[in-house]
Amino acid sequence: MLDISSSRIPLTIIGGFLGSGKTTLLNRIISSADGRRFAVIVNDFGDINIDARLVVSVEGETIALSNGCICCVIRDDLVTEVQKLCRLPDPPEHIIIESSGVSRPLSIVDSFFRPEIRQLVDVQTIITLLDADLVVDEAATYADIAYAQIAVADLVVVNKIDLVSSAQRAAVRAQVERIVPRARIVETTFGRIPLALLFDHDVSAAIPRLPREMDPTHLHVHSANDDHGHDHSGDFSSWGYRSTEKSFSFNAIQRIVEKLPRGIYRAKGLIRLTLGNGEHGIFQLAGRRSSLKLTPSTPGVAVTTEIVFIGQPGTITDNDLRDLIDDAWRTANDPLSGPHIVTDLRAFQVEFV
Ligand SMILES: Nc1nc2c(ncn2[C@@H]2O[C@H](COP(=O)(O)OP(=O)(O)OP(=O)(O)O)[C@@H](O)[C@H]2O)c(=O)[nH]1
Repeated sequence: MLDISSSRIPLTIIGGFLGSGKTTLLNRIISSADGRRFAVIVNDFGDINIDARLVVSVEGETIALSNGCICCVIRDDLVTEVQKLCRLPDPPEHIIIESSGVSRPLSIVDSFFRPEIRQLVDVQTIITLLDADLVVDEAATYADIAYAQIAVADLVVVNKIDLVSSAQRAAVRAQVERIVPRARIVETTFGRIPLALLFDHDVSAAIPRLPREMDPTHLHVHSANDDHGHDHSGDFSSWGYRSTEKSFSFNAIQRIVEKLPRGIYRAKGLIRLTLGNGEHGIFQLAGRRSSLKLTPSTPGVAVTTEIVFIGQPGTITDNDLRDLIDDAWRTANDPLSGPHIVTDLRAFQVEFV
């Protein structure tokens, strides 16, 4: 009998709520690849795929799937891309999927049980990132998805522990253990986890857990009760902002952050700056925090400002968001609007309160 398990390409899914640190972990994995050839699929919920530009270059393929979530609206695209990768003359040794922050990993796994794909890939690990500073609030509108992401994890990475007290750290751990008692839990910052936990089966096997086939959570994958037909249009909305002409000051960016409504959970993008030294900014907002990382631009190539916002549906209209940003740009770039003091150009941080 043909042993399909040995010929299938191992696949890892990195999931976790908006801004929990998925791209940070993915970059760490790729940077420590040690010659291993990865193919990376990154999915952004909005119509601008920012993640593809934030992922460090990989020896192999990087595929960006945007304008929908791979667990529902663009599931077929995911399967097609993975099939193509598997059929390359020199296929990757490992496929890593970074799902969007609003994805349900179970539905992604389910895609790989389809007959046309199940002989090609082996879903080995589902990693769920958790922002320790953004404890899952049962009353929050996103709690349902955040729980679903934790519940299916083989490995829960409690990230951003630098931001919390030891008491909160213990509380988060206890909460995760309640939701998914069988999973491995690693607490860390900036996705620094032993990569052996992901790729070394001896190490993984040494940590007691139920075999996948016996695990009710995973059996559920095969059942009819899944998220087919579900999409996130009722749970989350995304908005995009693009400008090819405007350059933004730090002051303008700070004003945008201060004026954003609370229903915006996540924002990220590239911002053209008024700095004049050729650097642009990678802007990140996750929950209460935001930051701008200065990055050298390619000489002679003008940076387009592109920002994606994700939040509760109805939080703002496209026009109001554009007005909010343009107003902040206009007033904060006006030299008469007051001094703008930047103390640390390398680590611009503003609190979202
Ligand atoms: N303080 C702190 N910040 C972190 C840590 N890990 C990641 N970040 C920051 O959190 C922000 C979001 O990180 P990403 O890796 O982009 O998060 P993500 O889960 O890929 O985001 P989405 O794809 O939008 O859901 C970035 O500004 C990171 O630099 C950490 O351990 N501590």
